[in-house]
Amino acid sequence: MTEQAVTRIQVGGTEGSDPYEVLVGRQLLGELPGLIGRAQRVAVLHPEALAGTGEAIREDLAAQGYEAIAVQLPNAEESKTVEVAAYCWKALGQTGFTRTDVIVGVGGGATTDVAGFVAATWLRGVRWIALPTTVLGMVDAAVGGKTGINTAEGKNLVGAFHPPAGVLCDLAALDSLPVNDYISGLAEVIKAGFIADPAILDLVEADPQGARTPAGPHTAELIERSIRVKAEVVSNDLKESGLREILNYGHTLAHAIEKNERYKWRHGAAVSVGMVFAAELGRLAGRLDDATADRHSAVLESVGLPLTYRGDQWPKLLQTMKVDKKSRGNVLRFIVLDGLAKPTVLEGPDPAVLLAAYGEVSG
Ligand SMILES: NC(=O)c1ccc[n+]([C@@H]2O[C@H](COP(=O)([O-])OP(=O)(O)OC[C@H]3O[C@@H](n4cnc5c(N)ncnc54)[C@H](O)[C@@H]3O)[C@@H](O)[C@H]2O)c1
Ligand SMILES: O=C(O)C(=O)C[C@@H](O)[C@H](O)[C@H](O)COP(=O)(O)O
Ligand SMILES: [Zn+2]
Repeated sequence: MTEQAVTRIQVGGTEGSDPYEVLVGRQLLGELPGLIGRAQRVAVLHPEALAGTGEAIREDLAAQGYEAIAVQLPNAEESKTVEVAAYCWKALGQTGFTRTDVIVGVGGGATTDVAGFVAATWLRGVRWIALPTTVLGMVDAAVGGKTGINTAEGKNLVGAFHPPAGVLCDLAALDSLPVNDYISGLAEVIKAGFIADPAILDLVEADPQGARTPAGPHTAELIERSIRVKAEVVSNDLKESGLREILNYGHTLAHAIEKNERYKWRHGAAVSVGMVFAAELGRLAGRLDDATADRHSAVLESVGLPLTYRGDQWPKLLQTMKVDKKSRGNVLRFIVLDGLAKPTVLEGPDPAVLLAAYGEVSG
């Protein structure tokens, strides 16, 4: 029997944080005890959709002598609330969770964002491990230590930088992912292509149908390349004092759309529209060439991601964008491209230019 290949990508070790590894492969659960280490108690946080997986992991850990509990969260964005975080804190308190105990977040980006946030806040910080089960979780959310929840005012407005102790990306998990959720994750893959690694765009453009399925010929390469982009950035700027902002490409408008849709749109779908907007903004600001700007719509559409949003919503979206985390006082700031893989910041664009860029999105 041939041994399955496992790719190991190093992250961090800067700004006082411990370095950790992102593993990509199959059948990675055997790595979990090594990451859990000397903890006595383990809480496995999982979404409703992965109740069976969460319970199986709990049973496995219990059989190895850990006091393991499974904590079920709502699916998707409904889990990113202070009420759900409080429910988790209660479960930890009732289990007698101490500073040497460990949280395992198994699920998509929403689940790992909450699991990381609960880990960051419980006893002012306990260790946690991410087991991402979506494309988006593997290539983006589980890596880099941004954890958080939403508030009524907007997306991810409360959170902490709290890197995981390790990330296990088991590609087999993607087989059960609904196709819309799979495609949503491709938005962050394509984002990594535009901001840093154009080979990603070449791979998607060469076979858009293959990119839409876990059985595609380049699935592992697309995921690994995207993780390397994220790992490189967060290893150099964990707390977003500068460089890390490039990972927010397309997100200023995306987060406003998500709030406007009461979080019923998937994050990746909103990021897709947000990147079309950011590309047009870059073009109108005289930074980005036409060919690269047009490439955005073409590649995003080729995998089935949306390009447009409702024209009449602009005033509300603009209002929401003012509390984007990249804003400074009254100055709105956007990530745009100076060219392919040349991300930069555009500060305080003229409101007329913003509206004109939104014209590309609203048709
Ligand atoms: N922290 C970060 O750096 C970061 C980066 C990017 C995105 N995010 C966040 O990630 C979230 C989006 O994550 P997502 O796209 O993974 O969506 P998600 O976590 O909402 O998951 C989508 C749906 O798929 C289900 N699911 C997850 N894995 C499954 C599987 N293997 N099989 C079947 N169903 C499965 C979930 O229960 C949910 O219903 C957003 O909240 C976004 O803000 C965070
Ligand atoms: O890791 C980052 O930094 C990112 O910006 C990655 C984004 O894809 C992600 O959606 C992140 O959660 C957005 O962060 P926020 O600070 O704008 O809430
Ligand atoms: Zn994102």
